[in-house]
Amino acid sequence: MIVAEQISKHFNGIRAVDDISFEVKEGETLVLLGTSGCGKTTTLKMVNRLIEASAGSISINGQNIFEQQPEKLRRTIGYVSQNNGLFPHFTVAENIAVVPKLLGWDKNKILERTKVLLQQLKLPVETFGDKYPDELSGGQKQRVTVARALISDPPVLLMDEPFGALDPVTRAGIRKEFANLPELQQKTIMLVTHDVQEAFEMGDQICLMDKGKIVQSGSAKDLLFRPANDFVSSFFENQRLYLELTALKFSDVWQWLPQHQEVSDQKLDSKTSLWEGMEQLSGFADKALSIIDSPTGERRSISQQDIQNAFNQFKANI
Ligand SMILES: Nc1ncnc2c1ncn2[C@@H]1O[C@H](COP(=O)(O)OP(=O)(O)OP(=O)(O)O)[C@@H](O)[C@H]1O
Repeated sequence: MIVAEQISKHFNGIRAVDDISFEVKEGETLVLLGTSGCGKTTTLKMVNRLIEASAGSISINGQNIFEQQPEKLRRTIGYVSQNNGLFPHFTVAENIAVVPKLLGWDKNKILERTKVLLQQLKLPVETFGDKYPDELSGGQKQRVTVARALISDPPVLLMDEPFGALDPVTRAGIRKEFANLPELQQKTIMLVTHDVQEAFEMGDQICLMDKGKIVQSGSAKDLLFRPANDFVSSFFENQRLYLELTALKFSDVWQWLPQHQEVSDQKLDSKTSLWEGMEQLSGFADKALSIIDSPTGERRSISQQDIQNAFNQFKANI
């Protein structure tokens, strides 16, 4: 668990980060979201002390980070930087082995762990282990950077625009893979992005920042449906409908789904987003979809029109 209380960073009188507080629970992902220059990277780098805070306190799992040696602290925190930071003259395997070597692991242990991680990241060590960063695509380089950050199994992972350099299609694909990566499931993660979709897909908690402050912190649904002020609502205006339909699950609108019980061939869990339901039904005005509520086993059979009606009812009842 990461707890930051009233942290600030001033650069020559400029308040890059201005008295912010946040908490990331164990196993959760907190996303710092906001436009360029609002203080996201500075905030992230204060957590592993690549930047020293001007004021405030930060603890990780109850330990004050300012009482630890920065180098030692950083060995317990995985870090994926904006520009991958791979050593160009090291192979993939050598790049991944940097931290374990510092930690004094034996060769076999490093190799075994490298194999497991690269396999999970779809870069089999037999094919990719001896390649140099120059021989990899942008997406492959980012995967190696993630493998390097995860090799020593740190409880905390900091990621700064990890997919920033990739084209939108590769980016969306890699993001989905990462979200399902077994290695990431138990980690406490902080992720910086200016991409709203990315923030909503990956964040349990999203901190929307502006001019060094956190304007609002909460779930995607909180930010969309209970904005703290005009800045928050206007931030999402361009893609609002898409974001709302992806943020809302069938379980959120269950009470407004008609109680038809017919069984359709196509079944979805109630934790699926309305958007995915719409996609499955797109182009089939008469088709129905069965939605199953996993905790209760209840079932609803719905059409595209039913989804729209339930969405409108939800909005009318906020
Ligand atoms: N080393 C530094 N010296 C002086 N000013 C800095 C330094 N690092 C950052 N800043 C300033 O602090 C502010 C916040 O920068 P920061 O990099 O944290 O923003 P950001 O939200 O991560 O932006 P981006 O999305 O462009 O990376 C900016 O105004 C920036 O110019």
